[in-house]
Amino acid sequence: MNIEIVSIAKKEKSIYDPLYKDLIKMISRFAKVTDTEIFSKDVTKAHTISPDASQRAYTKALESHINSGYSVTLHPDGKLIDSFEFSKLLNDKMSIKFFIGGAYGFEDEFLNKSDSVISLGNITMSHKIAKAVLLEQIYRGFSILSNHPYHK
Ligand SMILES: C[S@@+](CC[C@H](N)C(=O)[O-])C[C@H]1O[C@@H](n2cnc3c(N)ncnc32)[C@H](O)[C@@H]1O
Repeated sequence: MNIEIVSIAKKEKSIYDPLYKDLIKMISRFAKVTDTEIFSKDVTKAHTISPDASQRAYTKALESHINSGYSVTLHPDGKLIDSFEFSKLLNDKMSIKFFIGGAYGFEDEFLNKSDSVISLGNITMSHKIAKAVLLEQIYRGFSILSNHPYHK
């Protein structure tokens, strides 16, 4: 199975990189994870204009990625799901893409194109923390599906 995480994020070193690396390695027995970070010139410019312009620029930057495979967009106001429901998203799929937004979140147009829009909890996290939580839930989800004791 192939999993791609596509984020609106600058390609720069982060203190979370070792955590991402460890979690991606743990997941590798179940699926190959690709971590794609996008921060186009349009996004940089839009951030100086307005939140709406920024959301539109995120849609433009991400829309070529949403056209193939099952798409799950992470959104604080999305459907609140527990780890068991999350594991079901991973079941019986060849490929799945997870989308993480930038500072201004997603516009409805992008959310409407997503197969699922989920919330990881009633708090707003930075995109970097959201990616760490997402990776841990992916590993937990596969552990649930395979009755691995990681999920007790
Ligand atoms: C700083 S947040 C954006 C906050 C923005 N005000 C909004 O309402 O979406 C950046 C990204 O992290 C992800 N994120 C943050 N908190 C989340 C949560 N509780 N559930 C799901 N995704 C979350 C989303 O993909 C979001 O677009």
